[in-house]
Amino acid sequence: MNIETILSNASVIPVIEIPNLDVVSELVAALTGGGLKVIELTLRTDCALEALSTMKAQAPDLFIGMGTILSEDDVEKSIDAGADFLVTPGASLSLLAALKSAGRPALPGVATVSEAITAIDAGFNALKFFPAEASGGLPVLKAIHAVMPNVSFCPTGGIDAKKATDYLALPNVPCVGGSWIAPKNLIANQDWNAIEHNAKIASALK
Ligand SMILES: O=C(O)C(=O)C[C@H](O)[C@H](O)COP(=O)(O)O
Repeated sequence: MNIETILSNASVIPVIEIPNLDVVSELVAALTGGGLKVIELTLRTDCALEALSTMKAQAPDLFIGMGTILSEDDVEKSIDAGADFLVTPGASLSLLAALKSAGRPALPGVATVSEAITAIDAGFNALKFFPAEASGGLPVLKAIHAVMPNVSFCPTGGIDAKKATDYLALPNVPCVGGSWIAPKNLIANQDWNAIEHNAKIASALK
């Protein structure tokens, strides 16, 4: 499985912060019930790695990426936990090398053309564009397409369902990421119906 195949299975990748393991089972049921095939967890809570393993056991066919990867140590821990792919918000040369040698599909984060060239040099053709809206959003991705038409981007950061449609209309955007499908407040309120509803809308986007 390569990153292009994973991205082609998802127009929207929900980026999810797991507060505790108690929510995992119903959260996965809501996301998969809404038709989503790919999700990303953030490595920002203590239980994130265990949550990933628990989710994979519950839903082996769900592609689960680990996001917020900042270091080689994060890469190793995420692979040990069973991450199907790895996502970083940005990248140093050493982090790019660690992603490459991990042998797991990866989506390094970039916010500028020079960062994109650095990631391409390291062997990556699918990149996360982060933070998408704050970095200039649609016009930036349109301009980048002109100079690197073979590179795909998953814009993430400040995107909602409405903006997602505009991004997905770009030729270099196979999918977008965002927290709006399963935001912290809906998870805290255990509002699984609302999350499943958001997931249905997200999985219907093209
Ligand atoms: O931790 C990461 O790796 C991230 O991707 C940071 C944010 O969680 C996402 O960018 C979602 O951002 P919002 O959709 O604007 O809430």
